[in-house]
Amino acid sequence: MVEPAEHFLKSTMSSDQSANVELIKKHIGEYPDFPKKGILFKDIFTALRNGEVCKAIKSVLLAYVRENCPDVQVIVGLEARGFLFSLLIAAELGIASVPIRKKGKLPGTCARQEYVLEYGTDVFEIQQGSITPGQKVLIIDDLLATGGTMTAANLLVQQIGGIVECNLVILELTQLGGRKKLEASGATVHSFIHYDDIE
Ligand SMILES: O=P(O)(O)OC[C@H]1O[C@H](OP(=O)(O)OP(=O)(O)O)[C@H](O)[C@@H]1O
Ligand SMILES: Nc1ncnc2[nH]cnc12
Repeated sequence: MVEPAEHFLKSTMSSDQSANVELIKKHIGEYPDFPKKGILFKDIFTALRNGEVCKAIKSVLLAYVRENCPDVQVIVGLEARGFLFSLLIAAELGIASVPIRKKGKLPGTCARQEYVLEYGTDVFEIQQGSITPGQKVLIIDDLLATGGTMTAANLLVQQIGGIVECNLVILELTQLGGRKKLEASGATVHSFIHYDDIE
């Protein structure tokens, strides 16, 4: 079963934005046993094949950021799907866009953080100097599952002096506990669509 995140629907979402979320939800792809047996992979790229969905995603993200985190100065996008949305928001708001990438992909001196996700382990990096100490940051990705990825991103931003104001994802797999993990470390996270039936 798929439902828009209720807290967002009830408190801040207009009927236009509810319709946008419904449209996005209908177009998310599902791939069983990818990338490993037992994983039901939720694919945002499938949804992006539809131009109306692209517009809907842009609209809901911007409406949310404008209303809930109007003071952010840097949008940090997480490799790979977070990149699709970080520049979209940054360009519209006229603020900085900074990547966090898998190890070995970014030039210059980087801060580094290992993490565990639903189907493996990885290492994230951020470039030293990409955020000015004290800047307010929004971290964006396509999906929250175990929260390993987003937690590592929070640690990296903090390591180089950024202040994480907000974590934003389009999809959340609630059974995997990512929200609890993030909230336990004092972070807040917002999602637009949550799936409650994925073990
Ligand atoms: O909450 P978690 O359990 O940490 O998982 C969430 C992460 O998993 C996926 O990325 P993936 O690591 O597959 O990387 P990719 O986008 O580079 O393919 C997804 O895009 C999130 O970044
Ligand atoms: N089930 C899933 N679908 C898409 N991305 C993911 N990242 C971690 N788990 C995932």
